[in-house]
Amino acid sequence: EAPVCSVTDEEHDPALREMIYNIGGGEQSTYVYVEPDIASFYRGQPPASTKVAPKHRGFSAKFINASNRRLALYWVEPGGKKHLMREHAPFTASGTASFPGHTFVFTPPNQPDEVIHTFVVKDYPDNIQLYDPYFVPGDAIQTQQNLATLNDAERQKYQQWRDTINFHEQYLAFTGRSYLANYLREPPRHFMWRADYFGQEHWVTTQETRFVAEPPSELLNPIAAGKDRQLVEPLMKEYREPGVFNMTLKTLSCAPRAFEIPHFLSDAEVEHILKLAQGIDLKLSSTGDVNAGEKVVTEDTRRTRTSFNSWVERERSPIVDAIYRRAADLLRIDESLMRYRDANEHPELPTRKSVAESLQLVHYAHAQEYTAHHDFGFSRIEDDYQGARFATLLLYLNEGMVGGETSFPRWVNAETFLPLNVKPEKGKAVLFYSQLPDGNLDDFSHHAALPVTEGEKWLMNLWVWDPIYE
Ligand SMILES: O=C(O)CCC(=O)C(=O)O
Ligand SMILES: [Fe+2]
Repeated sequence: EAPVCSVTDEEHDPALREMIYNIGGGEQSTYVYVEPDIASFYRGQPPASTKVAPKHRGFSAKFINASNRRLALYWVEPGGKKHLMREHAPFTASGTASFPGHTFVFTPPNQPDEVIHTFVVKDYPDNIQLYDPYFVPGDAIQTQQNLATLNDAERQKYQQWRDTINFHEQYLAFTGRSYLANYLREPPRHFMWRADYFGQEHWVTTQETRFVAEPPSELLNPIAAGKDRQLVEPLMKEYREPGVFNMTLKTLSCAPRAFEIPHFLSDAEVEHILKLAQGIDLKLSSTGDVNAGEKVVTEDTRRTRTSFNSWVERERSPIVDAIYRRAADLLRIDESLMRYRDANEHPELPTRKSVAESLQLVHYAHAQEYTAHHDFGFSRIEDDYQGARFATLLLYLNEGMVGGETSFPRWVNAETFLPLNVKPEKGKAVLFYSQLPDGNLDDFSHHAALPVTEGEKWLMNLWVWDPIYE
C-alpha cells in the first residue's frame, strides 16, 4: 500500500524531556515540553544566536478563584473604571489575553466596590493569577485552621488547585513556561505535526479531492447525520479532481507550531461556501472563555472582536462534509471523531459528540479586526479530560484586501520583534496548535486578525478539540 504521508512512524519528539517533580506525595516523573534551542529552528544556522524578545508583551492570564465564594472578576481601567469580565463560581478559573500592568479585582457579585483581591499582572511569564484565602505561607497550622471551614468536596477541589499551583511552579522552573492546564493534563491524543525548523515541509494525501465544479443545487442538500457516514468512496466523484490530493504543510513557525497549506480549498468550494453565506444571518461576534460556561458578553469583550460570524455545520452539504474529511486527513485524525458517532466508533470515549465544532464563517468589513487572543479556554478543576481547543484550521475565502493578515505576535525567532503575519489567499489554509505536545496549553499560540484597511475579508475557522468537546 502506498504511504499516505511523510511521517513513517511515531517518532519520539526530542522537545519532550523527563521532569522529576514532587507535589507532596514523593517524587514523580512526567514528560514536558522544553522549547528547543533557537539554532535548531534554523537548522543550525540562525541569523543571531539568541531569540528576539517580541514587541508584543501580552500573554494569557489565568484567574483562579481557589475559594468557596462566588466572585465577580472586573478589569480596572487605569482611570479606575471597572468592567465586568465574568462571574466565577467557587473553585473555578477563567482567562483572558492581558498585558503587564493590567489590574483586575475579585469582588462579590454585583458589588464592584467591595474589593476582595487585587491582581496586577507583571511581565511574562506571570500567567497564573491566584486568589487563595486559605493558604498562609510558612504557617501550616493557620492554613489547616482556615481549611477546616471547608466541607469535604470543597477541600478536594481546593487541594486540586494547590496541586496545580505546585506543579506549575516546578514546570515553570524546568521549562520556562507556566502550566496553563490543570494538574495533570494528558498529552494530546491526536497526532501533532512536528515543526522542527522554518520551511520544514510535510505531505499527506487524501481521497477527498477538491470539487472542480459545483454540482447542481438539487445534489447539494443537507446530508444525513449519524448513519451511513462510514464512506468507502468519496461522494460525487464526477465533480471532483481525479485520483488523490497531495496536501503540503509548510512550517511557518516552530513555537507556536503553525503551517500553511496552499490550495486546500478549490475555487468551486470557496464559491459554494460564499453562496451559503448569502443565505446566512451573520451576527456580531462575541468572545469569551469557550470552556467557562459563564461567559458574560460585555462591551469590553466585544471591542476585541468587531467582525460578524455564523456557523456552518458539517452536514450542511456534501461539499462541507468533504472539507471536514479532507481536514481530518490533514490533521491525521479519524473523520468519525469529527462528527456524531455510532456506538461502535470510538467506544473508549465518554461522549459520542464530535471533537470538531461547526465551521465558523467570519466576515470582516472595513476596519474590523480581532485583537490578539488565544483560541483555548480553561477547564473546570473536576474535569478529568480537560477538553480544550487543540488545533485551529483557518480557511481563507478571499484575497486582495489590504490588511487582514493573521498575525502571530509571539512567534519564537532570531530575526525580528515584529509579528509573523500571514496574508490571506483564496483557498489557502493555516493550521496551528493551541496545545503543546505535553498537554499544556500553548501561550505562544496567541494570534490576531489585523484590521482590514481596504476591501473585506472572508474566513472560516475549523476548531478541533482534544480529547473531547463538551
Ligand atoms: O481572521 C483571522 O485571520 C483569525 C481569526 C481568529 O483568530 C478567530 O476567529 O479566532
Ligand atoms: Fe483565533
